Amino acid sequence: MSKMVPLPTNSIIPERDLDKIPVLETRHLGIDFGGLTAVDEFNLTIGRTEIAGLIGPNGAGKTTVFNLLTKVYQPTRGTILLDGKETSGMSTVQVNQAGIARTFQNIRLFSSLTVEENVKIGLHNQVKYRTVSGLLRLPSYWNQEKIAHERALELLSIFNMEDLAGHRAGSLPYGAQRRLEIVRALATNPSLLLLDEPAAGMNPSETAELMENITKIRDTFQIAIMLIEHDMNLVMGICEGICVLNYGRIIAKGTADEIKRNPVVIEAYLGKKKEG
Ligand SMILES: Nc1ncnc2c1ncn2[C@@H]1O[C@H](COP(=O)(O)OP(=O)(O)OP(=O)(O)O)[C@@H](O)[C@H]1O
Repeated sequence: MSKMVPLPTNSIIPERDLDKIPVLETRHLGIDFGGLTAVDEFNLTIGRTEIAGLIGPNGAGKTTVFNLLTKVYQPTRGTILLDGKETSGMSTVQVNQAGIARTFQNIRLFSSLTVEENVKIGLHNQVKYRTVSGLLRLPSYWNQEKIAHERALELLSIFNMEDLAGHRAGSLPYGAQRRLEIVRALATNPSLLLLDEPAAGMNPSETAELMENITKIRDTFQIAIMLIEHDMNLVMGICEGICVLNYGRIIAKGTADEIKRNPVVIEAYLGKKKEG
């Protein structure tokens, strides 16, 4: 067993967010699968415009945390507060409407639909068609449709993808599909965007561009972003607060500099040094 370094009690929320209600707060969050405790005592606070990182070795419980936050899994214990309000009892759809959007480790697009249609699926919880006006194709329907079209193009322009609006999503190169997933998640107008390994499969120049774009998204939309990522250059380069999980428990929280120097983190990643 390694010697535990006491967790810092100070907050890692950026100073500019300290006077606002945190976008997310989890208290004693945990989940068991049968006899396996996948996540335990997960306590984390994320500021309204923070870019936060969740890192840890394979199987540490990172995706399970995202599944808990988005209600794919119901927690065994603990609470989740979104904008100061508990999300217990909410479904995945309700939690999305309340402000949490996510992307997945494996791309989940509607590959036979166009790029624009994929974004419009995200917009659907924003632009509400009345069933009757939609069925009868009344003027109000076309008005909503025009708004959705313009908004979809505006969102695609974040990644300079407007020209691809009519292309089939499945025909896009891999990196573009990952970007489209982010756009679709953004279309649901989240206050917290969860990105599960956004740089997976990207080449170094795509990753560098992604880093710029994640920061741009935060600046433009003034939202919080939490990302799971194995690419340490990306994590250390753009995350303000970093939380490290190991065997389902937080072993460290801090800034990039603090995390890089933390012996417990180094050991979790690099393995225990030989005694003597
Ligand atoms: N639905 C489930 N049923 C049983 N066990 C599960 C379930 N979901 C996750 N687990 C277990 O919980 C643990 C954490 O898995 P998780 O996928 O969250 O890890 P991770 O940190 O995201 O890993 P990676 O970096 O490899 O994606 C693993 O032991 C996994 O097998």
